[in-house]
Amino acid sequence: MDATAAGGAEGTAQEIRLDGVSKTYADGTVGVERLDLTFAAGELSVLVGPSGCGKTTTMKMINRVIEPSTGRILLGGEDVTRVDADRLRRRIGYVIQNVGLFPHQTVRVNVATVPRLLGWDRRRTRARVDELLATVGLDPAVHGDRYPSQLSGGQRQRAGVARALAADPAVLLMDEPFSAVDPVVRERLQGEFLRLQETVRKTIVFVTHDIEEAVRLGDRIAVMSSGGRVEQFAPPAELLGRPANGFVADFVGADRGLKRLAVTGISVDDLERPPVVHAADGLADARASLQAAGARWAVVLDDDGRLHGWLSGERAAGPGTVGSASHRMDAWVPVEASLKTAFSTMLQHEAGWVAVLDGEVFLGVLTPESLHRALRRSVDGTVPETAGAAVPAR
Ligand SMILES: Nc1ncnc2c1ncn2[C@@H]1O[C@H](COP(=O)(O)OP(=O)(O)OP(=O)(O)O)[C@@H](O)[C@H]1O
Repeated sequence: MDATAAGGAEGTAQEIRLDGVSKTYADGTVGVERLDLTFAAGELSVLVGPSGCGKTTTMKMINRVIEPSTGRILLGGEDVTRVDADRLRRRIGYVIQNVGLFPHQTVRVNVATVPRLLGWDRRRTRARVDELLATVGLDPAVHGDRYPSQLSGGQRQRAGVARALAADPAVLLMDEPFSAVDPVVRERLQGEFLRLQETVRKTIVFVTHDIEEAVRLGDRIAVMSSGGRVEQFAPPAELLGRPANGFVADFVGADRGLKRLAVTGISVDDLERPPVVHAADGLADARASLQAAGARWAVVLDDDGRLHGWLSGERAAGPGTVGSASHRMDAWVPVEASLKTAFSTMLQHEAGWVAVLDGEVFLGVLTPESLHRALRRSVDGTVPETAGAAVPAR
């Protein structure tokens, strides 16, 4: 999905507030009981939890596909519990598993569903539909006139997202939207979707069974237990670093430390600063720097501060310049990367450290020790999360 082409994001995101909301089904089953939950405007909130805990009930009460038994739901401060349900649904995009595209309508007609209901004229609708298809990575000329059965699973899912966004809704509800496609396609769709959300910034409530998906996509995650009880509602790094109780700890998994690597950003305070020498320096000067620092290697920069490579103590012996004796340095990451990216870069290059760059400027290095320190500090809340949900490195 091409986020840069998204455009048309006039529908200001709105906060969703559930205020003492309960649902008791006709047979007496309590789906959700006295739920108080606020989904912040422009954030992607994920509902996770074991089967039957009330995730879908919670989500479907927001667009009143399921009517709450008690309580209020406020959309941008307006109580929508008693407004006309059909009109409410036109303000809310909805993406479900297996998409729910109308099989006997073309992709274009499907995507145009809500604009048509809202009475948009033909030209405006057509322009919006083509723009959105391009945004989600479908070529209007190729895919626009196809029927859903003539698309791949991933393409159908993209068409579903385009349809949900068509009338520029303030809110988007997504019920396991990527679970029907294979893991490789799912991961790609998730990445594309994150980039799209960077641009459109909708208030999204997203239901999934999959904690990995929740951690990857969510600005905040609500872990629910039976009866729609919210055990913890927190950003991924906090949920993984400080599970509120045993239920949450079990649900996020014993490998939560590893998962945390993916949602913890690099903090400049955690970087180590080995001696720095310049490519044009003489090796005698470099030897002196290494000796003064008691170090076995140094980072080599160009005159303009860009990373050139590194110099080992052994190669520093003899005459000549640093540039002629230095090693190439491929193990580097941008400062926006996650600790997971830093760690996997280190492993990929079989390096003992990775350089961290801000644009092209060298900031310092991460070693296994400093990485561990950074992860420990993130539990204390002193290390920032990666900036925004859509950092590609996640
Ligand atoms: N129409 C219904 N009538 C009676 N009980 C229902 C109905 N729909 C859902 N329930 C019950 O309400 C509870 C919550 O269901 P819900 O579908 O919200 O769970 P969920 O967390 O979305 O589950 P899953 O992950 O399996 O989709 C469950 O116990 C379910 O059996």
